[in-house]
Amino acid sequence: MSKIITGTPVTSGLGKLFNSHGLAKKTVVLFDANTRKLYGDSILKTLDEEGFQWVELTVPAREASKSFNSAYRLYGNMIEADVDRSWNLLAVGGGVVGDLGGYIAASYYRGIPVIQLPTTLLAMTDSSIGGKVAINHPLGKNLIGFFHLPELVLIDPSYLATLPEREIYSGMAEVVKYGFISDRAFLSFIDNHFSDIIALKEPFLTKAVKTSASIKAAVVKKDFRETGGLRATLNFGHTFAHGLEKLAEYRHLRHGEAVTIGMVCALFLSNRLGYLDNGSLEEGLAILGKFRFPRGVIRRRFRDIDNRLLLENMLSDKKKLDKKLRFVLLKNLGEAFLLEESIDDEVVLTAIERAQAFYSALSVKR
Ligand SMILES: NC(=O)c1ccc[n+]([C@@H]2O[C@H](COP(=O)([O-])OP(=O)(O)OC[C@H]3O[C@@H](n4cnc5c(N)ncnc54)[C@H](O)[C@@H]3O)[C@@H](O)[C@H]2O)c1
Ligand SMILES: O=C(O)C(=O)C[C@@H](O)[C@H](O)[C@H](O)COP(=O)(O)O
Ligand SMILES: [Zn+2]
Repeated sequence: MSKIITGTPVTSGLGKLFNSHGLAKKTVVLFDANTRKLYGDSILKTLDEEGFQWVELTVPAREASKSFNSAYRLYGNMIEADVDRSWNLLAVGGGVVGDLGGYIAASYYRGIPVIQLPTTLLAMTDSSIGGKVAINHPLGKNLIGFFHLPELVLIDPSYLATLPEREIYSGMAEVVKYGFISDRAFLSFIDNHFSDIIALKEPFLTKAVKTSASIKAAVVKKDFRETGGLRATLNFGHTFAHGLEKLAEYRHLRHGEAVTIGMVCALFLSNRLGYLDNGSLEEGLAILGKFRFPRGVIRRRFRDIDNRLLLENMLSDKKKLDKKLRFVLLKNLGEAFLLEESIDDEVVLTAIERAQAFYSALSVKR
């Protein structure tokens, strides 16, 4: 498994960290336009001071950068800069930079080490850990990729100070996910301190980040390649979410927003199939009802969508077998499982409808 280091600051002393993990001080630093602007100069200065040889690369700050075109351009830049197998790649950013950087590192020269330096809440708690790296295909999310574990994950929550509130909520979706799938007590902690975590208050923020990262690492350690059904539980809400992201052309909905909506659908589905009792459903919905979205997003990107169209767009999910979707469900708050049998389309459509009605009722209340 990768070594995960959490603290403030983790970026000074990079040279020592690289040395102690057997990594050469020759690194391709990948940013997106925002992380380059906010943190590029200070990170590159540190690399200079610590005697690194580096090449810097930047991609636009958007989901569309997780594409074959971006990767192709970056391969060219690396070949031109004579990056060889003695180099590694340091990904500085959110899940987009982490997934793209990991994808490039896994494929360039048949593989060079990757170091993740996550700068969003989502990346610190989820995407930087566990080695799923991918680009999107117009026909589906994350369809082309590898399992390529990072050598190091450097989590420094102080980077979150500049993160817009929309992105904090987006990351919070994956944090809540860990409570739903594996830790009832953590779910109560999140529920009790929801606004503290959103406001990045300590010690709540660090507890949320550390607990999330350790749940993810523990799951990945037991089922790295998602073969045993356990890692699939990290996909709770994601079958719906990836369909919604595709329908939103990977532009109008943040990943975590889609996951929030997807978890609402998955709670209704778990309840409809008799796995989750009504009290737990209500409790789960109350937590998910706390998430804020920019005005109009829920209506345009979920409530107004024909549920059959959403179901069609969910069919590129990688958990499907023999063209049949498989869903991650809850049998309790804090306990998820992958249902091996397929579910009748009408049942899934009803769960989506109930989720749409839930959001309509919520908008009336607000
Ligand atoms: N590999 C995995 O296991 C995994 C897990 C979850 C999500 N993902 C993927 O992660 C991606 C979403 O990641 P994300 O939510 O981090 O989005 P993102 O990478 O697009 O970052 C969100 C926005 O925040 C900006 N940003 C980043 N750090 C900042 C900072 N410190 N201050 C200010 N702005 C900052 C970015 O430039 C961007 O505009 C999706 O593609 C999703 O599929 C992968
Ligand atoms: O690490 C995992 O496994 C996850 O499922 C984490 C998810 O939060 C993440 O969005 C992941 O990229 C989805 O994986 P995919 O295999 O459905 O593309
Ligand atoms: Zn996710």
